Amino acid sequence: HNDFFTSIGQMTDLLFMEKDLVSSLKDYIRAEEHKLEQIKKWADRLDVLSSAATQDPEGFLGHPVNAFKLIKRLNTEWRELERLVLRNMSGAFISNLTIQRKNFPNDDDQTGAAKAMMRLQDTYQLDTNIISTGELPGSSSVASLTVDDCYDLGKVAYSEADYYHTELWMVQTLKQLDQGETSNLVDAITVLDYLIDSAYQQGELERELNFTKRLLELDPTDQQVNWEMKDIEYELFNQKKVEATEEAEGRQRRKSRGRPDDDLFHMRKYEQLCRGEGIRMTPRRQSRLFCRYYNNNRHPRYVIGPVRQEDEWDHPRIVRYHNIVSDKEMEKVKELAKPRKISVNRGPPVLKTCPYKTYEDPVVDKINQRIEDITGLDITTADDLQVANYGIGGQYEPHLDFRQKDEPEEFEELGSGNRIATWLLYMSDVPAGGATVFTEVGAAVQPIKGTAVFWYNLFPSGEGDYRTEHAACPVLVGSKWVSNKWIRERGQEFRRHCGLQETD
Ligand SMILES: O=C(O)CCC(=O)C(=O)O
Ligand SMILES: [Fe+2]
Repeated sequence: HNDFFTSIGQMTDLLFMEKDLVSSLKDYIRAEEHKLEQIKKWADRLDVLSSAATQDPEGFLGHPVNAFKLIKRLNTEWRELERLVLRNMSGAFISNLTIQRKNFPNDDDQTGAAKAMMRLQDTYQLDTNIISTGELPGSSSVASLTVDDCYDLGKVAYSEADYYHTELWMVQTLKQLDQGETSNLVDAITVLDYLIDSAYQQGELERELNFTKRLLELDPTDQQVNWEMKDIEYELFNQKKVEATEEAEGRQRRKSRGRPDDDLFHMRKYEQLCRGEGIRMTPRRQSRLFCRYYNNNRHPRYVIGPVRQEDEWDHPRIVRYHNIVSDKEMEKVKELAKPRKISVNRGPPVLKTCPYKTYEDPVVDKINQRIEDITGLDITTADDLQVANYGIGGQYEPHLDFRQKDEPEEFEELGSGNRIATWLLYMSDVPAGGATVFTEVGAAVQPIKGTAVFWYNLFPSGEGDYRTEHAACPVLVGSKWVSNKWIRERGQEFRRHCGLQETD
């Protein structure tokens, strides 16, 4: 099973499958309606007949035709009717459903999708209400969550022992219930039970007390809740006493609030960058970044039509090339990649296609040639072109593209040398989220369709450059397509100096 939620390509298939199922369902409805129509006609006919007949039964049956018809009706016609009533019209629809069910997302997928939403909520610091009303930045369409949807999200968080998000989503559920939304799944009492427990689990006595008070308002006669409230009040009283003593003694109390793992400084920095709160370059440094026309030292293919090369960052040097690949070529690459999608271990879910070697498509050769012409590097030793499609919440956590010396096994396996450089082509625009961020230096590169970024992962000495640590931010709105080329050391012995120079 794949991770549906993080690949829009795969989700598109689901959408079309659902459309087919709806049309099959409508066929079934039509068949049932037709059947009922026939049954109704039969009943109406008999209704008229028998009400006339029972007014004067003897007179009616005195007519031999009537007598014959009654016998015939009872002996054969009712049997036919029985057959009609018993006829099952659902066969075609049910068998379609059974076939398609194999492609349906399962509980794990649903949990994964819920978790992806909560990850987005954290990374982009989105209010539950904003998510629920669906007014996301960068999105032109609005899709809202019902009270039941919010409750589902809360329950997923609860089952993951994530009480922080349980509380957020149960509060949202309660809010929508208070606003008069109806639910046939959940009531305020159940939601408050969840809230009380998640506050308790987080050690938030005051909030636990407030939720308990609300529960008591709903049913003031509930003795159990009454007792619990007294308990919490007592605990809270004790806690305050302890705090007061500690304060008097000048001790610092470490209050742990907020979601777990929040203290991971590294992840915080990554998420900040994703939100566009990156460390800004000084204007002086910024002014040294340029955009120029580039022909790779008068490379014959680029003298006539030089490409626009833009500096994205100085140290390490990251450049972006504009209009590298045409829309038509990119569509072709996506098409090639689509049926071969496999899940790879990129940390949190992201789909990556099989390497290209097997495809042998002229468009791939052309792209490879272009990478070679522009970078001046030998790409025959490079890894195959790889394609990834990140859907909602899809991300690639901070990593280095080169292999480190302290990973001896992987380091030994480097047949064509280490990954000297990375070429990353953006094959879609992303309305919100999805930036490539360089976590060590604070650079954030926005995906722009048809542009490619390039950087060296290794110093000319062959040493790894740790400033190149980077990540792909979770996609908030849209579908992000990229293809990358990891270029190897082998073959570059006499080339690097003609290509892009890492000057520092
Ligand atoms: O998708 C991105 O923005 C980053 C991809 C990446 O890090 C890679 O392919 O090495
Ligand atoms: Fe990478």
